[in-house]
Amino acid sequence: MKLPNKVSSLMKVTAVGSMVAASITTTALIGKEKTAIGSEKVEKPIKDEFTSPKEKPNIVYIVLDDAGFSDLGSYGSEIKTPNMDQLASDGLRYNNFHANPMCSPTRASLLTGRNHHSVGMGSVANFDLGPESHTQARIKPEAATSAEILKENGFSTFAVTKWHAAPLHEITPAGPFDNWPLGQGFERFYGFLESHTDQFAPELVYDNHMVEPPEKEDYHISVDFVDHAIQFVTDQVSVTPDKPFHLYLGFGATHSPIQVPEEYINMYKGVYDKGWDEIRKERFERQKEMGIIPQDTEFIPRDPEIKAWDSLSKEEQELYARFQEAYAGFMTHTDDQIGRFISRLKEMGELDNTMIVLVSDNGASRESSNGSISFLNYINGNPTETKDLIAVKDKIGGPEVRAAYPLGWAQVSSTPFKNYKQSLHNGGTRVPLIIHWPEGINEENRGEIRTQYHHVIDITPTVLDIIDVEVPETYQGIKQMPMHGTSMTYSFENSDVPTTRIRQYYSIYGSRAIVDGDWKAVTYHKQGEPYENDKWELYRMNDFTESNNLAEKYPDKIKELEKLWYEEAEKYDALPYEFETSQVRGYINPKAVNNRNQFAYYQGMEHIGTYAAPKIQNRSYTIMATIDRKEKKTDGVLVAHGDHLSGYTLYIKDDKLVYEYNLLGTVYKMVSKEKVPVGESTIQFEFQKTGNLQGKAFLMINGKQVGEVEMPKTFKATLAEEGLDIGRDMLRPVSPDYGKGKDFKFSGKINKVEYHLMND
Ligand SMILES: O=[N+]([O-])c1ccc(OS(=O)(=O)O)cc1
Repeated sequence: MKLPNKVSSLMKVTAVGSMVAASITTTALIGKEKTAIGSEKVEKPIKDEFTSPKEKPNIVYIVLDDAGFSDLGSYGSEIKTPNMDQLASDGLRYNNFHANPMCSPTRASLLTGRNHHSVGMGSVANFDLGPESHTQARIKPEAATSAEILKENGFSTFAVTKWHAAPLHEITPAGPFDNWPLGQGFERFYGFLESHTDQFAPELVYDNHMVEPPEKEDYHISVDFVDHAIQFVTDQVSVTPDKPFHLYLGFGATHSPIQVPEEYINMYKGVYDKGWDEIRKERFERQKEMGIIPQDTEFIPRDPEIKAWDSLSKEEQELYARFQEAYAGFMTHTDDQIGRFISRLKEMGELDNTMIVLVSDNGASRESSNGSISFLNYINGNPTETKDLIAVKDKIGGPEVRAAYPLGWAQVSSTPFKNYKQSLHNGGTRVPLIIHWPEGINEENRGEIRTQYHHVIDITPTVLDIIDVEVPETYQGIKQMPMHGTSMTYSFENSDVPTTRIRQYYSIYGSRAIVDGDWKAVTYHKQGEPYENDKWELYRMNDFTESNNLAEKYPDKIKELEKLWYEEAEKYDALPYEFETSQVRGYINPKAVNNRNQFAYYQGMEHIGTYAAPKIQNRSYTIMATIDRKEKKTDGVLVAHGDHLSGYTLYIKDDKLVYEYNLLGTVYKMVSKEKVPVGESTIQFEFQKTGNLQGKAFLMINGKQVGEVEMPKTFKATLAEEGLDIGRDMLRPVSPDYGKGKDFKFSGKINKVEYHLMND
């Protein structure tokens, strides 16, 4: 690639292994040192350690989660994001950049430069449909990641991020670890592995082991992430200053749970009282003024699923305004953290020589429809009623609930586009992209907007182009698939050069789309509906808001594009395209650690992710613990899965055995009629299924029944966000009644906790 300034002259290094030679030729020789190797003296050049520049720029990916196109100030928002806006004004902003419509597929494409089905990430990492499927919840070894390729080329590699690119049933303290960040080319990792986590009490992983969040009154994961990113970069720059680094910094923000320190929510008090209709119009006008959308863009009507703001009661308006105050505060808080990271790079003199790619992983989320206080409402198809939301209004944004904003605000985030995450209209895929690289982007181009159509598979090929590295033909002995993306570097200098990306297929949850030159065909598949009902729409690429459906006018074009979609889908392993989440949600890969009916866990085992725990849903089962209570005051948790919003726990308190099952607020509880004896005993919880998702539960001590409870409704899908603990209940307690001590750790001996699951 042709670069505007001094960096280009330093970047003539190609392919693995040539770094050493390159560093000798480009390094000032200020002296010679005699080094003894065996009996011979060898001359070794000495670098000027303070002045020799790196041969290659640092590469930083900053990924926002579920942020819509209009959510940053530099894309038209009223939300304050001064640090990201500064990156935009000192760099480039793209207005026709597309992600995949969901998280894991975007992350897989970002890291590999390949299409997501090809690398095995057909859907989110929640779904592992086995090695024959395009939906394996992992990145295949035939697609080395940017971290793997850059590491081979002399970069240090770190990830401080949400990962969501390993099967969730692999989130256990015993791995398997191949699909965790350290198995995918990152030398250091700090983050979480699922789709989201509590921002105040996250399930954290450091390298390859679970860790507990630091005990700090004002702990927040985004702050912790940037503290670690700063730590990793500081260590690297201090110790190996001539080595470039590749950092993947991906926030949990602004995915739900929307949780942020109160002062950030307060910053937006009153700002959203005017409602989603007005705010969407304001963002649209601002976008036109700043030129991020064309002057002739059509303003699309309100989504018919969303109520007019003026038709809402005062109480509803106050409720929904609070959601957006919290969302905006969450974004500003994230921006502050990004600012801290940028300042640190600047202080260390690393900012100019760092290429920062800032992107959102998909469009705005519609997953909570009416607003919710737990993602499990969505997963279990159980929307939260407005009255229940109003009851907790002042807690929205705080630690006690796990808020997700309602559709009205998602449409604001999507401004000016139609639809949301999981859809293939622009609202699902067209996301902010900022590229900041002072040494690589000419001063006269800075702050400009780029309109060329590009896709997330193009980022890693752009990086390889910049550092002049070829895609390896084999990686660790495995033949590599070619990159599917193409370099975007040509667009750095030119706003009016036509795009080099002509074609791109999309496919998620049965929805399909294809871009081909000037055309886009798209069909939205509503989950559960027959596929014959899916209607293809046809748009010109310059129809910014996809307002003018030309399907009827050009029936042949639609047929041609549908055929092309099949060809591309075949080429990139995206067939079959049919995908019903309700059918695959219960599937467990036969190789998964929890694809068993018998489990025996021992005291001291670390925390297990919720998707790797025994699947007790809709079946009979027993949990049996053999324990030893030394004395009457021996108490604590025997087993707990979940948190304060949902899950179950079995514990001993005040000499009694207690069981609680919390179904998103509906609690079934048993306290044993008899005391648990001092000394050894066998504790048993038994659930007898009596019908679909219902049953009767019993408590037993040494074979004697000591409690029973009817459980007329139980979880269908995921039963808890937080995972499973033996002998304690870490992070958020399932029961508010433990009453004492961190984790309510069992003070006696647990020989083992066994699960026996039935196939009824
Ligand atoms: O349906 N799911 O299981 C699901 C949906 C969305 C989702 O969100 S994402 O941001 O991680 O894509 C995670 C899981």
